[in-house]
Amino acid sequence: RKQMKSGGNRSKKVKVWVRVRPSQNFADDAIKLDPEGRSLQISVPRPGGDQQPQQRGFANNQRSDWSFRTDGIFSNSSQQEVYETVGADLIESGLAGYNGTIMCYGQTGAGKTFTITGATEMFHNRGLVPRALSHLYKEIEAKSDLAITVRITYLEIYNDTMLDLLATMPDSQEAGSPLVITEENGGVYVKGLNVHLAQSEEEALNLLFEGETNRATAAHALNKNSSRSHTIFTVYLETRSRFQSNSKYTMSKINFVDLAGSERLQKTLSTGKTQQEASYINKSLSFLEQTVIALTEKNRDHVPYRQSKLTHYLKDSIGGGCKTILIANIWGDVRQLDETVSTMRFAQRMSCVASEPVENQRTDPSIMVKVLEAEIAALKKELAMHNTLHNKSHIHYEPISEQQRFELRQQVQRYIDGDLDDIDLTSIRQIQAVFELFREACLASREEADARLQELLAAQQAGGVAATPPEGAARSLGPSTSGAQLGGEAVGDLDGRSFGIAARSEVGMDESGVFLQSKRREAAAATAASSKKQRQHPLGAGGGSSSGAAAGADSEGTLDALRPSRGRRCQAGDAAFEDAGVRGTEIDRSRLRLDALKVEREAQGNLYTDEGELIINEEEFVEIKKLRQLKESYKADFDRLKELKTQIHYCQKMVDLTRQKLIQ
Ligand SMILES: Nc1ncnc2c1ncn2[C@@H]1O[C@H](COP(=O)(O)OP(=O)(O)OP(=O)(O)O)[C@@H](O)[C@H]1O
Repeated sequence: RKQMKSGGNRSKKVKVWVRVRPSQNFADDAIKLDPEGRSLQISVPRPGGDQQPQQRGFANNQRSDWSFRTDGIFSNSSQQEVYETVGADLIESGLAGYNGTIMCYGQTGAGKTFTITGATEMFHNRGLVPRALSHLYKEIEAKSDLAITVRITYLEIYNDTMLDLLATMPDSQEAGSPLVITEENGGVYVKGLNVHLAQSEEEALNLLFEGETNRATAAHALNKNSSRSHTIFTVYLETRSRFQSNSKYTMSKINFVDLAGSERLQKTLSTGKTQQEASYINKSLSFLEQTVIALTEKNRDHVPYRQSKLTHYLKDSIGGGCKTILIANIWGDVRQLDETVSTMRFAQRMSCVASEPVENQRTDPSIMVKVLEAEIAALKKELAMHNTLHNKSHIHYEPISEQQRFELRQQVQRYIDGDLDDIDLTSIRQIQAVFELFREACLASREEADARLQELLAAQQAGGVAATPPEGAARSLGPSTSGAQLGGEAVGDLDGRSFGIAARSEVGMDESGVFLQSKRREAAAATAASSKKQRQHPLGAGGGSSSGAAAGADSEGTLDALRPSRGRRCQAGDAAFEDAGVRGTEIDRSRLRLDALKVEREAQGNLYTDEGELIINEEEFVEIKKLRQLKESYKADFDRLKELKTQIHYCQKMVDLTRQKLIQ
C-alpha cells in the first residue's frame, strides 16, 4: 500500500490522520483502507467465533463493523512523506505566529515514537521532530528580514508526575525544583521547566537527544523498548522584524506529543511497578478522552482539563486556537484488532473537536515608544514649519514651565478681579493650564467660604445672644429674616459671605454701641445652601459679576426674563423695569460697601465677646440693615414686574386674537 491522499475537507476541526504500522500479519480481511484516505473500515469477528470477546478484551461486542472517517491515511508511507504531509505546515504556521500540536495516539508498539522521533539506526528513518528542526533552521536562514528566536522544552509525564527531560543540560537553572503548571495570558506553562535557547539545528538536536536519553523506560511484555510515559517536545518561536520601526511580533509554540501506549491494563500482563504505570497511563488517557468528549459537546461550559497533568498541560494545545493534528497509530496485525478499534474510536472523537487557529501577535512596548517618539518629533517639525509660514513662530507647544504657570496665575487672578478683559491664549497646553488655575481659584474660594462658615458656627456654638438689639434693629432684622427668607420667599444671598453675617436669627447691641451677633446652625446651613443656588446675577443692568439678589427668581423669574419684549413694552413695564434696575445697582453698591467694611474689620482683627461671638460695629450693622431693606424693595419690584409680564402676555394674546378675527 502506498500513502493515501488526504480525504478530508473538514475545515475548523482537529485533523486526524491514521498511520498504519507495517505488519507481515496484516489483517487484510478485517481492515479496509479507503483508497482516497477518507475512511477506514474495520470488521471484527463476532463473538462466538474462534475467539471469545473476553479474550480479545474488546468491550463493545454488539457491533462487529466499524467505519471511521479520517483526514488521511499513511500506509507504508516514508517518514519524509509523513513530515511533508502533516509536519511541514506546522513549522510554517508556527513562524507565522500560529500554535500547533501534533499528537500520536495508539497502542504500544504501533509506531508513535517512530513517528515523533523516529528510529535511531537509520538517518532516513528520523521522525517528525528532527525533520521539523532541520526545516525550521532552513526557514530561519531564508528569512533574513526576520529575527527568529527558538527555545525548547522537553517534558515527560510519568505516573502523573512531571519531569524535565532537559534538567541535565549544563545551562539548566532550575534543576531539582518542583514543576508546576501555570496559566498566564491564556497560555499554559510549566514553572520550573528549563527553557533552552537553541541557536542552531545542532543545538536543537542535542536537546532532543539529551531528552531521549533521559526518558524513563521500562521493560514490558508487549515491547521491551516501550516507553511508559507521555513526552512533549515543545518548540517556542518568537518572530520579530529586523526593522526597528515594526513593534509587532509573534509568539508561537509547537508541541510534539508522544503519548504512552493506550492498550488496556489487562492486556499488558504487567505486574508490580509496571502495572502501576499502566494504571496511571490508563487513567490519564481516559482523562484525555473525557476532555476531548467535553470539547466536542456544544454548550458545555466546563472542560475537565485539570483532572490530570497531561490534559492540563495540553489545555491550550487541543483544538481551540491551536492547529492540532492527531496521528492515530494503528498496528494492523490480526491480533491487535480490538486495540485498533479502540484507537480509532478515540481518533473519531478527536476529529470532532473544533480547531480555529489564531495568530499570536503581540506588540513590543519599547519599540512602540520609539516609533511614537519619532512620529511626535516629525509632527513637531511639521507644526513648526506650518506656524512659521503663518507668522506664528512665537507659539510654543512645550509643557508649561513654572515661570509661565506663575504668569498665567497672575493673569487669571486679574481676570477674576475684573482688571483684565482677556487672557491671551495660543496653545492647548495654555488653555488646559488656565482651566486648572480657574479650578484652583474656585476651590480655594470655596474652602475659604467653608472655613468662614465653620468659624461662625463655632462662634455661635460658643455663645448665643450676647445682648438685645435696639428695638428698631430687632424689628428690621428680626427672626423673619433668618436665612435668606424675606416674606416667606428666598430673596437671595449676595455671595454667601456678607449675607452670612447679615442673616441672623438674633442680633444684639451692647451698651457701648457695639453690635453683637450670634447665629444659629440652621441659619448658617440655609445661608450656605441658598448662596450655592443663587450665585447668578439676576439683573441685566448695573450688576456686578457675582453680586446681586436672586430675589427668589428661577430662570424664568430673572429681570431679564421679565423684561418686556421689544415692541411690546408698555410704559408701566418700562418704568418698573428701570426701578428694579436701579434697586439692583443699589444692592450691589451696598454689598460692596459691606464688603469693604468687612475687609476693614478683618484687617483690624476680628473681635469676639467673652462667649466667642463676633463683634461688628454700628456702621456695618446699619449697612446690613439697609441691604435688607433694599432687598425687600427689590423683591417687591420683582413681583410687580412678574405681574406686569403676565398682563402683557395676556394683552398680547388678546391682540393676536383680535387681529385674527379682523383678518377673517
Ligand atoms: N511505520 C513504521 N515503519 C517501520 N517500522 C515501524 C513503523 N512503526 C513502528 N515501527 C517499528 O515498531 C516498533 C515499535 O514502534 P514504537 O516504539 O514507535 O512504538 P510506540 O507506539 O512508540 O510504542 P510505545 O507506546 O511503547 O512507546 C519500533 O521498532 C519501530 O521501529
